[in-house]
Amino acid sequence: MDQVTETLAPGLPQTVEPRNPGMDLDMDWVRAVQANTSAIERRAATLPGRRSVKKDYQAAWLLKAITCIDLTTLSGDDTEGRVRRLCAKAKQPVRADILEALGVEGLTTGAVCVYHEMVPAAVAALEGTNIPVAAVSTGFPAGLSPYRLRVAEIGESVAAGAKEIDIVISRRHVLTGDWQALYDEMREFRAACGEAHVKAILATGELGTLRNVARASLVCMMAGADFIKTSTGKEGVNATLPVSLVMMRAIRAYHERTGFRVGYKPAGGISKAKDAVTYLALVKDELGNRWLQPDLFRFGASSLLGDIERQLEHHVTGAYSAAWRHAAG
Ligand SMILES: O=C[C@H](O)COP(=O)(O)O
Repeated sequence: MDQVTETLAPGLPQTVEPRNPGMDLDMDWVRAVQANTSAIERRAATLPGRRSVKKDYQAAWLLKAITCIDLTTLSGDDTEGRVRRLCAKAKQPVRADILEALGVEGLTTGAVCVYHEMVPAAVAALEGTNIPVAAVSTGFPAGLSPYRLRVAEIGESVAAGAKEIDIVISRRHVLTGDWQALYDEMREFRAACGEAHVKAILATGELGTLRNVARASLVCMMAGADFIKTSTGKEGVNATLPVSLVMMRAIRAYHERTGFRVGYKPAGGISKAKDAVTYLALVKDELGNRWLQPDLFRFGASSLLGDIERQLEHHVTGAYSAAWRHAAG
């Protein structure tokens, strides 16, 4: 197996990261955080067209992307039937003939992500697989329901079988600079998760500045977040490349300081295969190959899988469009 194929090989890593224990809130570190907005935006602007992916490796990147998808449905009209269909897709994300042509077996998405009420249906549909159920929680998406109910909601979803909990932070703590309140909230949310992994949704589109994004990222990691996630998918602006650069660099700084690897989850509006490849390439550049595994990287996405499946079909039939060749560099 050559290095690229090995890096991109689908499947779970041999070792799964231990949970992030967090650390005491270091206010000096939080206050010192900088984010040079124009430099970050300049760098982000170069990313989509810059990465050249050899044709032979395109399918490997796309298969890797699938293993990192939190396949999501978060709609008011969700039903158990829709969730069962979603879980069937998570178990077999790509048509059997395409997988056979690629010589791939056992491919699944990273997780299925649903509202609390849909957790039992998802757990039942995924029984016997290694695909975890993630539940959005704490009054998702705004996070403005009574505090004790937000904490209780986490416990309910864990009891129903969710192995991952995507909490939403209180944006006002960031906007008012109340880092202690954000830390305490995140700490309590994490404790309520028990053994379940916790992803902190920052709702970056509502945090005002990239500096706030950097500071909120650090505070949530200090309080024990196992993942930091950009968005609920319901904000006006969801995952972006500048925000991703800032969050990945915060993850890198936290790792350098503590030795713990925190995962990254861009979410909201990521629906094109070429965008998925851009994000994966950015993770590789900023954090390294270890983060290209589903225990440290996820896409929160409801419609990305469909486009990836179409591109894989083109790959196996040799029907590359001029647009795809152009987009892939
Ligand atoms: O966390 C996941 C997002 O809500 C999904 O957003 P999307 O529907 O724009 O892919």
